[in-house]
Amino acid sequence: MVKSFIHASKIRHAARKRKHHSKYKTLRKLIEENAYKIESSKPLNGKLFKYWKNRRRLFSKIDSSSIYMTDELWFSVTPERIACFLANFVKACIPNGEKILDVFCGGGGNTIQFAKQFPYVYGVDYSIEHIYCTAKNAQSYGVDDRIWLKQGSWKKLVSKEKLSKIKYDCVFGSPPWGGPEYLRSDVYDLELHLKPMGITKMLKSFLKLSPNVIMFLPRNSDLGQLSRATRKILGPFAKCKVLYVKENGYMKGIFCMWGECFFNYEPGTQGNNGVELCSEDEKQEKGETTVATKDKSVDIYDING
Ligand SMILES: C[S@@+](CC[C@H](N)C(=O)[O-])C[C@H]1O[C@@H](n2cnc3c(N)ncnc32)[C@H](O)[C@@H]1O
Repeated sequence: MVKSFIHASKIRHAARKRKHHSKYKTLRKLIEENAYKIESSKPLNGKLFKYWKNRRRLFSKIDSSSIYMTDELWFSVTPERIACFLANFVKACIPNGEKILDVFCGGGGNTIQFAKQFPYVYGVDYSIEHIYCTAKNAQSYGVDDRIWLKQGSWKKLVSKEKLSKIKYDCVFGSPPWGGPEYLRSDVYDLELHLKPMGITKMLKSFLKLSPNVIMFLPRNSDLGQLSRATRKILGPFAKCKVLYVKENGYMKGIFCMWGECFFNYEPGTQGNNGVELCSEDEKQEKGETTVATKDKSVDIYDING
């Protein structure tokens, strides 16, 4: 498709072909060792145990197919039902869309679900181990023929305009929140703690590639910062839609959406796949951290409402 991406079904071939490049050497080694393959029935120790207990929520095929995860991925993969909900949502909003870019593809949680809905899905991650995991997991889900992957740092790729040859219908990113410590303070500072850059720069970089942008951010994100970033880049009347997403009664994070196509979604057309979305009022009732905002550029949306 595009030369600089590796087709997920051909990682073995890519690793063999580019023999002398160090990252491909690593990739070849990972493939040879069948590294990071999870034995679903074998409990993980220490702090990963609680993630292992919920492993079927991350990948429903974890018992029946080969799933690959690094330690970091245990706490950063988007749970399958949430990723599936989002992919359905995007499909409902952009029914004729074809190309999705998943900026921090990790273990493929989102990439795989997008590939079930869209024919061309591009994944970027600076970890070659994670690129490998995404490719292997996509093979297990039978969607590797729709996925193209690229290893590299987002900052570099976007500044060198390495990705701009493709016209993406939507750019999605679940950036690193800085580990499970993101809940230590009541309000998550999106300029200071989001990696690899603050929300304003991140949004700007995503919008370079598509007018339709989605980010998966911490549930305690500072909505004021979100609003200011939106206005700074898109003007005083621009909006950002914010969806609070819960799974099994637990608030998992927020989807922040920019782009006209996301504002007129009809709830229920795709089903919500067991994922509950709730409004700011409900969030308060349930005693969750609330970020007060009177700012109209942030729109709280309740799909069940
Ligand atoms: C929260 S995880 C994404 C999880 C993914 N959505 C999934 O469901 O598997 C964040 C990912 O960003 C990658 N990452 C961190 N910094 C990066 C950077 N500067 N450029 C590209 N990728 C980066 C990490 O390697 C990690 O895989």
